[in-house]
Parts: sequence; structure tokens; C-alpha cells
Amino acid sequence: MTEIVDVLFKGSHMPEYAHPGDAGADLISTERLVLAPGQRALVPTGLSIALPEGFAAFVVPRSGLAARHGITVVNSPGTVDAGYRGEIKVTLLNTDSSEPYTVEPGDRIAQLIVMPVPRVRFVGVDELPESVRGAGGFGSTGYASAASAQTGDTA
Ligand SMILES: O=c1ccn([C@H]2C[C@H](O)[C@@H](COP(=O)(O)OP(=O)(O)OP(=O)(O)O)O2)c(=O)[nH]1
Ligand SMILES: [Mg+2]
Repeated sequence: MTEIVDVLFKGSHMPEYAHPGDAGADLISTERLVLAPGQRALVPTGLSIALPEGFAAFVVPRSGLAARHGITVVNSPGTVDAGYRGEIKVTLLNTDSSEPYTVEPGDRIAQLIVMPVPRVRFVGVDELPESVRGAGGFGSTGYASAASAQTGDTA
């Protein structure tokens, strides 16, 4: 699918895709702040958007910050509703147990993924249709290899 969707934005910094084909456009911080180990903060991005109806945007962590510094987004994926016109903010969390992390104005702190979201109608029923998975979840297939999952061996 190559259709381009226009997303109107307000703010001094346009969210940018680092490469063609990237899913996430980087969000920047407009503030300087220091996150102590284990501390979280609601970080302003200076960005407001108007998504078309039928779309949502999701605020997700950057893998480099996560892997190198333990910086993540508390409510990942943060959900930006199509009707939201306020400033997009990022709930950054420093998961590192010893190192503080400093965010400078202009730093790319998270990324925004715009996705189509279908409008659904919830239809109440007495019985749901059967499926192969059924009610199995929460590790019902085991944690190790697929082969050991079949034997029920989760060691
Ligand atoms: O990471 C996020 C998540 C949300 N929002 C904004 C856009 C979204 O449309 C609005 C509300 O988000 P959500 O529905 O997740 O929060 P809530 O706690 O349910 O608040 P509300 O009662 O306003 O819906 O806050 C952000 O800026 N960043
Ligand atoms: Mg809500």
C-alpha cells in the first residue's frame, strides 16, 4: 500500500521519518530534564496533530534508547485519538537502576506510528464462535522451544 495520508500538524518541529519506509516518525522533547534511575516524566513534544477519522497514532519507545539506556515509554503504546488536538506528550521512564538520563531540547525521545483503526460495533452474544486457540493464553503454549511446548516441557 503506497497511499499517502495527510496528517496536519502544528509545532516548530515536523515529525520526521529517518528513512523511507520507516513506520515511526521521531518525536522530540522541547524541554531539558534529568530522569533519575526509576523516575518517569511527562515530556512535552511541542507537537499537535489532526488525524483523519479512522486513524490513530501510537507513541512507542525508540529501541536504541531502550537498549543503551533503559529509556522506555510507560504506557507504550501511548494512544493518540483522531479527535485529540492537544500537545502530544511522552511518558518517559528511566528503567536503569543506577544511571540518570538527561534529555536535551531537540532530542528524539520516542516515535509516532500512524495506523488505520476500524470503527467497530460491539455485539453482545451468549456464546462466542469456537476457535482453535479457545481460551488458552498467558503462556498456554509454553515458554521454551515449540518442540518442548508440544510435550508440555517448559524448562
Ligand atoms: O502517550 C500518550 C497518550 C495519550 N496522549 C494524548 C492523546 C490522547 O488522545 C489523549 C488521551 O489519551 P488516553 O485515552 O490514553 O488517556 P486517558 O487517561 O484515558 O485520558 P482521557 O480520559 O482524556 O481519554 O492523551 C498523549 O499525548 N500521549
Ligand atoms: Mg481515554
